[in-house]
Amino acid sequence: MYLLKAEHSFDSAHFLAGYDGKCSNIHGHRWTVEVEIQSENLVADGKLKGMIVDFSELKEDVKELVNDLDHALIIQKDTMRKETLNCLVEDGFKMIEVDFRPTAENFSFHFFSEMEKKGYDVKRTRVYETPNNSAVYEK
Ligand SMILES: Nc1nc2c(c(=O)[nH]1)N=C([C@H](O)[C@H](O)COP(=O)(O)OP(=O)(O)OP(=O)(O)O)CN2
Ligand SMILES: [Zn+2]
Repeated sequence: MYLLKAEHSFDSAHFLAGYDGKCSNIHGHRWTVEVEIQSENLVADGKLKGMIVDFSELKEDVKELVNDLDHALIIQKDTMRKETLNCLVEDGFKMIEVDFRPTAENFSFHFFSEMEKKGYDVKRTRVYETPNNSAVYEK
């Protein structure tokens, strides 16, 4: 089995609603996202000969997903008062509502399924919340 890996990072803020501790407050991370795809075979002919896919294509697809979440406040739906959310939006802040608690584990599943939607055979995704802490989703 051949494996190919691409990584990209994004800087954003979040909080964990219902968390007992400092992470219930708004704080930021530089999240690093690693995506590994797999294939039994390589392209046989042409300009992609000997590759699963061009690194640049894989990198661009990871970057596109990651950039959607960059420099934003990422919140789980319904964990902030509508009035507060509206004020932040009206004041021009980039707010992203997700339907999951924004943990490293849930982000790893999010990127896994989004890359599958793009047609990749994904082996695993890993999301670093800090250089020492990461979560993996794999099948
Ligand atoms: N299993 C998980 N546990 C925690 C997650 C998570 O995504 N999955 N997330 C958090 C918070 O987001 C928090 O920001 C991380 O906190 P912490 O480990 O304390 O990170 P710090 O770098 O701030 O640690 P210090 O040792 O205080 O520097 C919490 N848990
Ligand atoms: Zn955090």
